[in-house]
Amino acid sequence: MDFFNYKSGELFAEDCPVREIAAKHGTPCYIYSRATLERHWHAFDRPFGDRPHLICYAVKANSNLAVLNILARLGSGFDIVSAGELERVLAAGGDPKKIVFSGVGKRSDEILSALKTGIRCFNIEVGGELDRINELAGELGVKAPVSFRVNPDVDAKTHPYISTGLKENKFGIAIEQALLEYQRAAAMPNIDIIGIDCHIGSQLTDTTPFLDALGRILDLVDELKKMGIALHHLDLGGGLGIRYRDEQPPEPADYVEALLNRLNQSKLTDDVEILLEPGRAIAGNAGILVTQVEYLKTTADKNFAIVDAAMNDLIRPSLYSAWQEIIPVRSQSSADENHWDIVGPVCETGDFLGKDRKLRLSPEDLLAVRSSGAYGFTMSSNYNSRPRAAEVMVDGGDCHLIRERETLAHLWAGEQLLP
Ligand SMILES: Cc1ncc(COP(=O)(O)O)c(C=O)c1O
Ligand SMILES: N[C@@H](CCCC[NH3+])C(=O)O
Repeated sequence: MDFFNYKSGELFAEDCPVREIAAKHGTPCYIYSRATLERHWHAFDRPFGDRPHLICYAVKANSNLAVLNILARLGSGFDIVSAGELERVLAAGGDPKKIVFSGVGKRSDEILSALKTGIRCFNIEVGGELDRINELAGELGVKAPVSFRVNPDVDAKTHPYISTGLKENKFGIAIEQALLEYQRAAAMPNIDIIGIDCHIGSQLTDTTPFLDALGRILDLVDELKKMGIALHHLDLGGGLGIRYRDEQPPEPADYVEALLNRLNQSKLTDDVEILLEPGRAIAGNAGILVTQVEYLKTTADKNFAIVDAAMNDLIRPSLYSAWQEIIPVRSQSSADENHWDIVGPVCETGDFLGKDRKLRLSPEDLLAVRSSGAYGFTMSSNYNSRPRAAEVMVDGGDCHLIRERETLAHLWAGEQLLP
């Protein structure tokens, strides 16, 4: 169910005309839907029923404070990967006791902030991080709650840049080394082992790799139990894919049910809490990017629609050759239908939002790039000294500006001329 719809040939985001939002806030502009974010979060939360669990939304997918606040109000937990994300979650009213901290390269200052905040858990990804956390916790006179992110060496069958659970990937502790690290942790004075974690990649469209990884993690949990290490939670990461084009990923409810079935066949007791870290599946299809056609350029070989959004606004097509649907904001047009490469103004040949799209286009038409709510704004940059886009949240018939378009002055804030 999409949050946007055509009414009398005009695209609406919930009950707000997209053309009016674009006129008010300018383009390019991200539009998100509160109801869709909430529905997607509940789709993960509800199937757990009474079983102890926590949905820790992966902040990197979309870290706008209003988005985080909407989820915090639902009682969401958060998966963070930096001190910046920690500050965002706290500023948005997130509960520190529901924050898990992932990431391969946590700096000492980031660990210290998280320890002082009293987060729920560090997901340790490298042996040296364990030593560092133990030392810093000792300096503060606290015990650090930890789990190890285990790399189960499972092929997630996704784009190689977003596969994280293979032994050649930089993420997590190799599964063969995990027992040793747990033993080391158990002997440390300032460490409190509370869980185990894995995350094998992003945009997975099949449950099999998740279940394979879970099987390996459960074997490890058994081994740990034999060693006298009991865990309070099992964090199965994020990674459930969404439909961009014709993918058919499982619904969150089916995915959670598959996990619960597998867990029920294991020796794991019901009191072990299950954590998930979905990002894309919550935010991806809760957002669109709206852009205006500036110029049309037709040559003997190609037709280019040059729009005002670029790879600095949405990098997924350039970075992963990702396909995202591009639809007109006004569905009726007298222009001829043609095949267009939708390209931005940035000085890179790889700057495109879509290739060979069949559309009826005229200059100043508005287009919407679908499925842009996750890894859209958060991966945007100021490349080519382009200010980052505005972000807007629709809530029924209300439309709220949740981040202003950056001003030109923002571009050199903090820079200094030589004396
Ligand atoms: C540790 C961790 N957790 C969760 C996520 C969220 O992944 P996704 O947006 O695919 O659900 C990621 C990103 O892949 C991640 O690296
Ligand atoms: N940024 C990626 C996903 C990376 C997930 C983070 N580990 C994407 O847009 O698909």
